[in-house]
Amino acid sequence: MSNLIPAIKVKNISFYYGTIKAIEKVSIDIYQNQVTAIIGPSGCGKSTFIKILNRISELEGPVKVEGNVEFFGQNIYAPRVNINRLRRQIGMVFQKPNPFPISIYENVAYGMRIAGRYSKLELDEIVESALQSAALWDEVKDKLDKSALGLSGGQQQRLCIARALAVKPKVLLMDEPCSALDPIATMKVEELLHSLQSELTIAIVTHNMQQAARVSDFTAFFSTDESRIGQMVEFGATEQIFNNPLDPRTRDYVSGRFG
Ligand SMILES: Nc1ncnc2c1ncn2[C@@H]1O[C@H](COP(=O)(O)OP(=O)(O)OP(=O)(O)O)[C@@H](O)[C@H]1O
Repeated sequence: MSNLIPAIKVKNISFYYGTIKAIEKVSIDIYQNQVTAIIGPSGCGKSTFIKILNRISELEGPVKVEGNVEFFGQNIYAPRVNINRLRRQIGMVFQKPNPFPISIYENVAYGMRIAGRYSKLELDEIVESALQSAALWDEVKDKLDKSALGLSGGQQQRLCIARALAVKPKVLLMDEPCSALDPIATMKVEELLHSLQSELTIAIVTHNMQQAARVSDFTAFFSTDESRIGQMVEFGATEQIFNNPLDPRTRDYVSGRFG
């Protein structure tokens, strides 16, 4: 792992919803240009964990974070961090496709319109490039002015990926991005992850262990302790986590023996 560069370094992170601790002392490096899967049983804090990485978790209400998250060496929880800029650099795609009720074009252009002044020509280029990267261009190029809500679920999810890509993030966080999709749409998103890897760092939460094994280079297995607090049990190369896990809890989970 020596030539891998951490895009995000998570150091001893604990997280509380109000006074209730959801995650305890998680440390992990998310390597640049790699896909990292976060797996584990329901309620172990997977979604909470990735939302901590771009501070979206703060939208959940009164929360508390202990520890430190560095994004290319910068503490994202330091005072005076520009959160909007951070969330452009570390984008997110959610479980349920959530396109805005506006045109396909405007969905993708949305973040750039907010970020600055761009000419029509520049926006056209950005929109096309993001839709190409999200493997959606050919399906929508003749109806860019139509409502995004008219697309299928799988197309909507790729549109949300295009929207996230349009602002040129360095990291893309994906929270069960295929759980609302059929197998063919899922396959398209999985293929997309491979093609995006050269330009991006990806962290993906998934319940689907075959998917984690297929798409990721590294896997983090989370579980809960006896007080139901999420913790990271094991992190390693995906091949090792699935074929030669070191912790018996990981072994039970990846072999399907977990209750
Ligand atoms: N907004 C919230 N307010 C209070 N508690 C929350 C909130 N979101 C999550 N939790 C709690 O934090 C813990 C971790 O939840 P989280 O959704 O991160 O787990 P998960 O592993 O992603 O679960 P799943 O696989 O079911 O999506 C759970 O006990 C959950 O009830």
